[in-house]
Amino acid sequence: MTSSVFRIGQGYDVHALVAGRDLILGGVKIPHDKGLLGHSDADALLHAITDALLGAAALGDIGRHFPDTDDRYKGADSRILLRATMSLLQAAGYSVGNVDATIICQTPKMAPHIPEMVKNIASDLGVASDHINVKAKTNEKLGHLGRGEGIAVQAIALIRKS
Ligand SMILES: Nc1ccn([C@@H]2O[C@H](COP(=O)(O)O)[C@@H](O)[C@H]2O)c(=O)n1
Ligand SMILES: C[C@@]1(CO)OP(=O)(O)OP(=O)(O)OC[C@H]1O
Repeated sequence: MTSSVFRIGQGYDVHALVAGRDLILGGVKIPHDKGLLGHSDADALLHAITDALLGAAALGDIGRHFPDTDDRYKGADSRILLRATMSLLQAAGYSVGNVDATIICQTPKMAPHIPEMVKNIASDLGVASDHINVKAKTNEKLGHLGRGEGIAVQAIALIRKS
């Protein structure tokens, strides 16, 4: 009988909300008067998940693999970075068990967009949609997130090596 090794990782990201940028989370363009500021497309959800996966595999963090000083990642689609991360995990012998994430966002409402985010993430990680969960919370109008100055994401990922 072979046994599996399970490992867990967590990730966090926050980006400022500013005028003149698209709001992209989980690879979904969400209609809003502001978007997230960053070197890439600033998809905080995919960045937090990327860091959770890299953390679980003890492979460092997103900035180590995709530095924000590298012009190749200027305006980058974070789904490409997530897929590249998945390739790193696969090369190390890992597959994804499940991912859970919480978007902390005062406005706009995320709920209508979550099914498409889940579909994108599942596709990029090569798992069925029921292995991925995305949730959203306001910050009850408290602090910088509550004032709508930015959006933060927390994520956790379980990976396994058979
Ligand atoms: N940006 C958001 C924030 C929240 N939701 C949904 O609303 C529910 C209640 O949020 P509270 O912060 O008031 O607890 C939450 O469970 C989400 O379903 C959302 O869609 N988008
Ligand atoms: C994705 C990268 C690289 O373009 O840039 P940003 O979009 O600024 O995102 P962040 O989460 O601050 O850091 C990770 C960077 O490596």
